Amino acid sequence: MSACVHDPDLFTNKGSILITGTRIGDRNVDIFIDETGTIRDIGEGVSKKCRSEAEHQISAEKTLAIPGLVNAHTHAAMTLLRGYADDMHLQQWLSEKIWPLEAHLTGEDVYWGTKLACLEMIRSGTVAFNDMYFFMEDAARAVDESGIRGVLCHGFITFGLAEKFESEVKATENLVSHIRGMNNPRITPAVGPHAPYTVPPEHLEWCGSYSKDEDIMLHIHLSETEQEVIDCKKAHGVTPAVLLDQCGCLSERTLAAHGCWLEDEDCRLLAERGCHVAHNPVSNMKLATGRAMPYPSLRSAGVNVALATDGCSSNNNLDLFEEMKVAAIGQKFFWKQDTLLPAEEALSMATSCGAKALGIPGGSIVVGQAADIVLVSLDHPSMVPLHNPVSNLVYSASGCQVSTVLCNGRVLMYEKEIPGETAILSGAADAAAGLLNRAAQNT
Ligand SMILES: C[C@H]1O[C@@H](n2cnc3c(N)ncnc32)[C@H](O)[C@@H]1O
Ligand SMILES: [Zn+2]
Repeated sequence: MSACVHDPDLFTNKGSILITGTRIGDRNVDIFIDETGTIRDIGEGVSKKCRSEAEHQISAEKTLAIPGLVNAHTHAAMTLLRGYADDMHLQQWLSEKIWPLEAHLTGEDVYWGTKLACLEMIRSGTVAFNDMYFFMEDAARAVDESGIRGVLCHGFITFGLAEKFESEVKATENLVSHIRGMNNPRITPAVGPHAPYTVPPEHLEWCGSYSKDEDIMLHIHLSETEQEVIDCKKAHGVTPAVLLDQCGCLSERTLAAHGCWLEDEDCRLLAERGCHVAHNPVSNMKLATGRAMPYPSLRSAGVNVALATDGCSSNNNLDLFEEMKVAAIGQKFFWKQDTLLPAEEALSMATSCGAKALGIPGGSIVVGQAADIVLVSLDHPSMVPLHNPVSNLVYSASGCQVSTVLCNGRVLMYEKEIPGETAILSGAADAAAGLLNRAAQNT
């Protein structure tokens, strides 16, 4: 039995793990995880049998155990663009700064950017994410190495061009077969039409039927800005949500990001189709979308709403603790309802609702569930006193209080140590510098 930072077995951990002395809510508990990464026992001083059986022990006094957080919409490798273009109008930001720079991206850039994103997510307690970007085989390699879960799609953008459609279909099909070939249960493929304003109806139709035929998620940006809705109504006579429905893109496999300008009818439609929505309050505020996602309407319609950061170029970090707080206070502020989105709901959005949306295990700490567990240090001013643990987590803590992270029963961070961190930081910084260099020389 070992629990030392210098014990390399703790990070590779083949074998069972006993976490002792942590707490879940108001209960002091030990948690026993078997060698398959499944939670086998939770209780006050778990049985003697677990104690003798456990191959590793993690003493977790003065920590709170919470389910690993789930980031339901991001562009992970955009960590490389952190701080590159801020304080701009959304369409101008995309078309004048982001897309021109992204044209110079390489697979190696995406690999390093995604490595950096996974590192940042692990540090702040996130164990799963839903990603849309480019060179996704390279992103998959980074996720595989990181130990967290990823649902990955190629950002499918055609602007109505036939030759672009052909290459985007090929990129999507290649990614799906590549990920299936990896045979890593932590990584699943999806189809990712970028938005109704970059993918026309006939190409959306292909995405909708591909998602159905392959039984994979469909990940899309939806009703992010008022202009998008105005333009869609002008061009097609319906809202973007109704357009997606007409194209066969709304189902229980669909995750729509943003939804700031969804109308009440749209919310009911999304509920009827069983769709999931990812709320990105920090990105929405920074890009001044002008309206908060209509959480009251989505909630009363019964839509599953998860939480997300969006990419690091519009956030500019991947800290879901920060996102929980902004979601909880932002909704109250915008809709002038002081009881809206209480702390408990914000935590569920970032855990169980995210796991449900992505169709992955996790989202709760219960026997029989995969061990996606985050230990948050209570030995910090922001966690004292502990009148209400969930209140402290949502309104007071930040990702910096996360000390230990497990995904699928594997230890990814132990008392703030993550193996290989230095190499990732320098690899990503070099990739970002190289990208800007190539863009400056236009190569
Ligand atoms: C997958 C594609 O989505 C772009 N992207 C990043 N953030 C947003 C946003 N808030 N809205 C629309 N597109 C976005 C990426 O820059 C990439 O081009
Ligand atoms: Zn996005």
